[in-house]
Formats: sequence, structure tokens, C-alpha cells
Amino acid sequence: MTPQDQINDLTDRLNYYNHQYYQNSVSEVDDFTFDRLLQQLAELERQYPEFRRPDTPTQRVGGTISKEFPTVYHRFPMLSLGNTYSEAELTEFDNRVRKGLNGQPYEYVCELKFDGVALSMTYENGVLVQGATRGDGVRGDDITNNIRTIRTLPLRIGRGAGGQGHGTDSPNSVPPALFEVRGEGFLPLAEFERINKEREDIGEPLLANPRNAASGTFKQQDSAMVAKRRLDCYLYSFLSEPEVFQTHEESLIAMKQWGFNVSPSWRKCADIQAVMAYINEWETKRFDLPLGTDGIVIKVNRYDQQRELGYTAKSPRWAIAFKYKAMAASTTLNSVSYQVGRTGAVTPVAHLKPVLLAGTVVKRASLHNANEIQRLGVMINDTVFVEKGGEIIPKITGVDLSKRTEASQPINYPAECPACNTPLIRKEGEAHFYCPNEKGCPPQRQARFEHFIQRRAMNIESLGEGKIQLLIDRGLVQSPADLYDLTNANLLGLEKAYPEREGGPDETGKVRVVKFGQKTVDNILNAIEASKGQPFVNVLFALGIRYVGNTTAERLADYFGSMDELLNAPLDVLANVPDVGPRIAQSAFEWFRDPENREYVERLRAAGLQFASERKVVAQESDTLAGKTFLYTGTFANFTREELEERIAANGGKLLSGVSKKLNYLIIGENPGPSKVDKAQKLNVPMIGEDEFTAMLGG
Ligand SMILES: NC(=O)c1ccc[n+]([C@@H]2O[C@H](COP(=O)([O-])OP(=O)(O)OC[C@H]3O[C@@H](n4cnc5c(N)ncnc54)[C@H](O)[C@@H]3O)[C@@H](O)[C@H]2O)c1
Ligand SMILES: [Zn+2]
Repeated sequence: MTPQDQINDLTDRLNYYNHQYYQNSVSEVDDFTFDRLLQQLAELERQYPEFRRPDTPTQRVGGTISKEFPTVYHRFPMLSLGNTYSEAELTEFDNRVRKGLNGQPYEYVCELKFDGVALSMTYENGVLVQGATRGDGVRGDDITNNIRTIRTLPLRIGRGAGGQGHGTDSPNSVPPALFEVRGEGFLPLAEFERINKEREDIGEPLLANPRNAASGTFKQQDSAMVAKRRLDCYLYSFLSEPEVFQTHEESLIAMKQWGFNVSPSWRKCADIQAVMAYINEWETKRFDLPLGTDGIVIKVNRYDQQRELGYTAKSPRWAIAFKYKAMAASTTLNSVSYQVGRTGAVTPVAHLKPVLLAGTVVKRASLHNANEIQRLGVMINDTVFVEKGGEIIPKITGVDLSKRTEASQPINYPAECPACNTPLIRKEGEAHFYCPNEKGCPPQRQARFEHFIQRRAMNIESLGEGKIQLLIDRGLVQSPADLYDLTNANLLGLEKAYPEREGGPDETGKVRVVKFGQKTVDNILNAIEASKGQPFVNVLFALGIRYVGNTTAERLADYFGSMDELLNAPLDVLANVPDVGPRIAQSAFEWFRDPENREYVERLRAAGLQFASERKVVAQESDTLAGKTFLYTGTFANFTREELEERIAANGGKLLSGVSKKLNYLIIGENPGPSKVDKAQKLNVPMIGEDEFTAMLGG
């Protein structure tokens, strides 16, 4: 390849990766590879400037804006950061700073580099008025409604008199009337795990990593969906005109005082040695944090010095990111075991010779599915590389072929379910093999119970932690419906010792005793009785229909209102329910056609579970809105959402759950959801404001 071809090739590839990363929240290569290729391109462009393309990724911030959200222009450009993976380059950075500042003394502030999405928030008179993505650095997407779902982000901060109760003697005790704060929006690791557990539970593909999950979530159209994923944000920058601080340090302290979520992990460092110490200190400590981090950001502290050093087209010259290489270790793959989930999906788990990685002993790693095993070409007894990135469970990233010996044995992916010996099947277009023996396969049955008793379903959690297993083992329950036949006599005195599940039979010899005394039995029976009061939507979720998670259950319950309506719903009607696509519709349709499932449903009905949504009873005011359908979006000056819904119902109108041809009016509030507005425009649904709605009521 000629240098020009190389430049073209790298430019195209990197632009493609950027597109996937920023628009689709997908990493096609790891960050280290991406950064190395980018560096290669920069080097080639330096040697052959004549071949540099105008669309080169070396000169621009990688993201763009999208059509789905209104565009906003940033008051101050949102740039990227130069990055390095080596201490030598960090020293070069320090030399450039020293030179640039002509011998003035300077200090750094070090912060963790949080791995999420850059966000910019504008406050006017103490009120959050706008939240935006970085976009291409000049323009971003207005995602105010989504950003408002971040609970730690103040929607309003105290200004002036009394304020937040901090000292009034400081000149910065009151924030300016107009300012912008920037930070990193992220999905806490625990939340990421929770979402994935839920997705696994209903058979949805798992989210790849917390950063991409955060990025995808911030781009969702429906803020109610966004609110369900508890995003968070750490603030690390304050901007105003004129400036109110002299140093970055001051801004961090003041932001904290004003109620912003500033991570306490930052530190002022007198020189580059202190910076190195900070870097070394956090190299493993960062894994104890509740969120993913991928490095350290080093910033010159004084604002006047920052200005003096200035910017390149893409990043400030006064700051740099030091990125940690993913923590890797090599060890032996001892064996692979296969876990069967609730939906029958079989997941291979690698059992490793224990190895120390990022401060913890790693014995297990995720292998995802059969494709992954094939892609890695990994064999039993191979020496493998294990990495810990933004996820909690480490993963195998490669095989050290130089260490392969005759002892290496191919991994024979089982043809039959490891738990019940039913031949496994693979569904079209899916990476997992499944055990189709839904009803008889022990781990599937157990998981079905665990699904049924969870808080968001029937909330019988006093049966958790192995107690269910005991009931199943004793033959007391086969299906969750059997729970409703249990009596005191069945349960009292049950006892069994179990080997610790986590360690598995090949590891710890620990034993746990499950024992049912009178108090336990009372708790269980009371919780079973109380579960009969769980709302219909919980019952629907508890059924465990594939792909029907909480949100889908809500949509179905909203739309059909009762089990009977749903039981007999034709496929096309199901597919028309807002947010229920053909795949979910098909799954639900088939589920309700299965005679055994119908019998199960009937047993639950007989047990007295809630089979219809409780419609809130509102006193009828008039029938002015009779025969008309409504949907609203945004926030309103004179109504809360509940009040609006009540007014509609009380005056004979009907609330729909999504924009469709059946919708007569979309009521538009402040910050409406762009997708609803778009769809209403396409379908020619009339849009009315709050005042028009009030007028319709005759008020
Ligand atoms: N794997 C891929 O396919 C792929 C594709 C594109 C980009 N990337 C990765 O993304 C990087 C480029 O992204 P980028 O331009 O956002 O640069 P960056 O993520 O390396 O650095 C800039 C960003 O760091 C974030 N940040 C976190 N903590 C911060 C703090 N304390 N102070 C200031 N900023 C902080 C901000 O969001 C800021 O926008 C690449 O270097 C690569 O690692 C990967
Ligand atoms: Zn099975």
C-alpha cells in the first residue's frame, strides 16, 4: 500500500468506527486499538500532509448530531482530549506545558477519567434550562428531558439570600445568573448489572458495556424509559462569561458547594511526579469505584495559564488524558461449564486457574456464547488472556498460541442440555443455543420461580435464597401456581443442606442449611397471600413470557386492561400496541396459544391474582371529551401528568399510550418528546397546547 492508500484506508476505517461508537453506541474495536490507529494516521499525515483528507478524524471531535433531537450550538466548544498510554508521553506533555508557560510556576489537577458520555448543562437564574450532548463539538443534541432524569443533577440550585447555607464571605457563594457545567453522564456498574440481569431474565440480548449502554440510553426518545435506567453524572467543568474562578480547583470546590455531584477523587498535584503517583495509586483502586473509569485527566490548574496554552482544533493544550491499558493477565483455561438460564439460553462459563487481576483473584470469565468460543479459537488447557474492562466479570480476550501444547483439547460444545439432556436448538439469527424443555428442565424451572417471586412480579421474596429450591426438591411445587396451594403443614420443619452455589461443586466445600421454622413459614405464607394484591401488570410480568419485561408488561396492561382481553388478542392487534414490536407480539401470541400456559393462567386466576388493571375511579365531570382520544408529551404549567390524565378521564376522554392513527389530539407541553411530535406530524394528528385543551374542557 502506498502512504496515500494507507491514509485513505485509515481515515475510512476510523470514521466508520467513530460513526458506530457515537451514533450507534457500538465499539467495533477496543479503545486501545482505535487510539493506536488514530496515532498511526496522525503520524502518516505529518509525513505526507498533501494526502491528508478534509474529513480526517485527527482534526475533529468524533461525534455528530442526530436528526432525532433538536440541535443546539454550544456557547463554548466541547472538545476532545489528547490521550496517551505511556509515562514517557506524559513527560513530553509536561515539557510542552513548561515551555508554553515560559518558566512560570504551575500546578495540575488530576481527576479520574469517567467512562461515559460528555454532557453539557446550562443554568439560567439557578434553573437547569438545557442539557446537550457534545455532538461534533460545535453543535450537540438537545437531550434536556433525558438529562432531567439524572437524580443527582440539581434542576434548580439556590441563588442568593440564604442559598445553600455555605459561607457568605466567599465571593463565589452565589453562582452567576448564566453558566454552564459539564460532566460525564454514566451508568453505574450496579445499574448496568441490574439491567443486564433483567434483560437476561426476559431473553433480551445483553448490553455490551456500561459506556455504550449509557450512550445508547441518553439517545432514547422516551424520557420515561430513560428514567428507568438510573443514569448518573459527575461534573468536572464550570464555564461562564465572565469567568468567576481563577483556578480549576476553585471551580470544583464551588460546584460541590452548590450541590453538584463532583467526585471527591480529584487531587491537586504540584508537579508531574505527583501526577504519576496519582496515576499509580488509582490503577487498581479504580476498580472499587461504582462506575467505569478508563484513565486519568490531567489539567493545568490556573485559568490564565490554560488560556496561554490554548487549544488545537480538537483538544486543549493544557490538559491530557492518561489512559490505562486494560488490565490483562494470562492463565490456564481449566474447563468450561454451561449454565442454563430462565429462557433456556445456554451460556458457557470459563473456569480458570486462579490469577490475580486488578487486585482481585479471578477464577471465572465470561465466554458469552458458542460464536465467541469459535471466534477466539480457544481450547481447554490453553493459556488465555483475561481482561478486566468496564465490566465486573472479566472476559477472555485471546489465546497465547505460543504456549499451546498437545494437552490442549477442543471445547466440545454440548449437543444436549447439561441439565436435562434435551437436544439443544439454535434459533435463527441468535447467538445462543437453547434448551427447549421449558417446563421440565430443572434450572429453567427454578429460574421461572425466581422470576415469579421477584419484587417487580409477585413480590414473594421471603422464598428467595434457596428456599424455592427446597420446595422444588421436595416435590411440593412444580409450577408457580402450586405456591398458592401451600399450607403450614407442608412447610413447617423442612430442612436441607446445600453446597454453596456460587463456588460450584468444584470449588469451596461450604454448605448452607436451609431450614423452615414457624417464623419463616409465617413470612412465606403471608407473602404468598399478599401477592394476590399485586397489580395486574406485575402478574403479567410474572408469567415470564419471553421478551415481556416490566415496560412491555406495562404497555400491554395499559392497552388491554385485562387478562381476558390479552388472552384472545390476535397477533396484529398485539403488534400494534405502542412499543410492542413484531418479535414481542409473536412471542406473547404463541405463549397464550399454548394449552399448558392457558391452564397455568387459569390456575392463577382461581388462586385470586389480579387479572385486570385497576382503573383509577375519577368522579365524572362531563362528557365533553367523549369519543376523543388524547396523548400528552412534555411538562405543563397548570397540570401535573396525573392531573392531566384525570381531567381527560373525568370528562369522558380516553388516554392512549402512543401516537397512532387512532389518536385525535396530542397535547404538547414544554420540552415535548421529538419522536411523538414527529410521528404526530407524519400521521397528521392535530397538536394542541395546554390552553387549547383547557378551552376544550370549557374552562
Ligand atoms: N472503540 C471504538 O470503536 C472507538 C471509536 C471512537 C472513539 N473511541 C474512544 O473514544 C476516544 C475518543 O473519544 P473522545 O473524543 O470523547 O475522547 P476521550 O473520551 O478520550 O476524552 C474526552 C472526554 O473525556 C471525558 N471525561 C471523562 N472524565 C473527564 C474529566 N474528569 N475531565 C474532562 N473530561 C473527562 C469527557 O467526556 C470528554 O469529552 C478514543 O480515544 C477512543 O478511546 C473508541
Ligand atoms: Zn434443559
